[in-house]
Amino acid sequence: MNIPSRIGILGFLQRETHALNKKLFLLTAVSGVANAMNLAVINASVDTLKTGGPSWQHFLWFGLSIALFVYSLRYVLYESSRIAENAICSVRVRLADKIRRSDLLALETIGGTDIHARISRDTAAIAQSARPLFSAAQSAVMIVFTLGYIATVSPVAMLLCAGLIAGGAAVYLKDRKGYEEGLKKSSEKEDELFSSLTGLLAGFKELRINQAKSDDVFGDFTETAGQVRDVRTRVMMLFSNNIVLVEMFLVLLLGAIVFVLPILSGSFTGSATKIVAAILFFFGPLGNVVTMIPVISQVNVTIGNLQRLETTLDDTLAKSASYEDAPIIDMSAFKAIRFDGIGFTYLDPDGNATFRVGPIDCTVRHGEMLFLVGGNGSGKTTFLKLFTALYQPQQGAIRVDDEQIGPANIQSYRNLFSAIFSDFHLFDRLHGLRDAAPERVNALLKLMGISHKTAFVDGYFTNTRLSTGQRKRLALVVSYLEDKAVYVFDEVAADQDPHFRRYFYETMLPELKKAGKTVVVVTHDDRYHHIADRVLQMDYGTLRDTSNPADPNSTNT
Ligand SMILES: Nc1ncnc2c1ncn2[C@@H]1O[C@H](COP(=O)(O)OP(=O)(O)OP(=O)(O)O)[C@@H](O)[C@H]1O
Repeated sequence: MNIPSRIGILGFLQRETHALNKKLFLLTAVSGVANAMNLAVINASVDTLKTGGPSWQHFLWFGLSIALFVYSLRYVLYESSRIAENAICSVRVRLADKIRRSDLLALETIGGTDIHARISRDTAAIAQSARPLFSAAQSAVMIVFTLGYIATVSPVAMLLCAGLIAGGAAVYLKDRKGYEEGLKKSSEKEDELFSSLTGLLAGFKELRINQAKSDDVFGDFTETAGQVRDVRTRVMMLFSNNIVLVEMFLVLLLGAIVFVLPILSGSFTGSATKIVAAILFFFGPLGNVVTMIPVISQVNVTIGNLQRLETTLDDTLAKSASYEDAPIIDMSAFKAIRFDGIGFTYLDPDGNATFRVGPIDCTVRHGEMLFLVGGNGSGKTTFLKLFTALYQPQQGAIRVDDEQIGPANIQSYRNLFSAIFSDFHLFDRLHGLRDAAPERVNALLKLMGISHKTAFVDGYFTNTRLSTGQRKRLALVVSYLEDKAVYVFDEVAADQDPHFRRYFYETMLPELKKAGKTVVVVTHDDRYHHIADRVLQMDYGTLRDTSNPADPNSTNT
């Protein structure tokens, strides 16, 4: 696996948008300088109060520095927000694209929680930090120039200020590793919390009717929430200590200016007010810089998380990357799909085998209707995922006629199928079927007996809040409309009433066969086995053809 190189927020924004330009950095500096100028002009004007008050030049400089400050700060804040929003839009779209092109097994391994957390929570955190980051950069410039101004009044005072600020920075840098480790841990714990919340919502029904279960799950949630609180509190206490230190430095600084400098520098006394005003003036901006420090640390962790997810996706895409633009070939006129010694093993996170399918040798001929039977957990769905090339076999080969399926033609192969898996998702639109005639869709809804529950209007199904059986019927409508060469149904009839079940087996499936479609159906309905051309049995990952009495134990079907 490639190890992602570490980049900070500026590197991230530049990589995603290529929009960090000289003007942005220049105006960040200008707004800092203009703010410092405001102070210098005000102090100079105060100086004139003893001798008749400020001149029109003072007023002109004051107007100029304010105008510069407003223009540059507005530009910097607008532009940094725009760049950050572009950056997260770009990263979200790119990740979603990589996810849709990724391997099913890789996605199952990463897990939905991780993906959701990265694409929603982490990207939002990056976007929120960009504007304050530039604001803090502007404040930093302002502090530097204010120090410059102090130097013109009293070099000794400037050295004192710079020394104390450098001391504050050193305290932060010393603890930086600790912050980032703490924030990384907190991010991991937040992922656990997110996952726990997902369980709470997904398992709501089970929890609502079982108090003990509900208390247990809630107990876990509370414990994880407490762990997040503890980890974050520890890190934030470190930050708070540093903020207190910096604030204390500033007060010490003011004390030093008033009590110590008059002793060190005899000519200083008259300038005390100016220096004290300058220090008070950068109290706020210094606060900006200090509070930005934890945000930067947090964003570094977040960017690291995003990079890790992207690297994992890139690793799974690397094998097929060079075939991305391979043309889609129409394979629908195939004669047979052959499994030659296909083997696939699920591994646990430590790399130990947990379940093995195969080796499987079998042939599915064009226009055949196959039923796939077997006990729970025997490997039927895994077989279908291999058959539809959602999983890539670790051994053996799939052949369409004589052509072996590999990265160059796998998408063409997948295009052969319309599949309804038991955990199918219903979209409320007919994606990929924009030209479907509404009359045909509505006629199919009627045929499936769900036209009283939903209709197809303006490209949308008016209602997808249906019963489990009705949802499957709607999935069948969509599948029909896809008009593919091979249909794969994983226990579609399981939740249907006897009437529809009979219709499914005795009318729909034979009609599909008559239309020249190849159909593979996972079923537990023994009484309809006669509909199938062949019945394949899955047993602990091995496949045999029960319609072949001559060789009942053969895996060669
Ligand atoms: N994503 C996965 N990661 C690891 N193991 C898995 C995964 N999916 C399934 N398994 C395991 O593979 C085995 C076969 O599962 P599969 O879903 O293929 O069985 P099935 O015959 O379809 O079962 P059922 O009739 O209950 O739907 C099971 O032991 C299951 O635990």
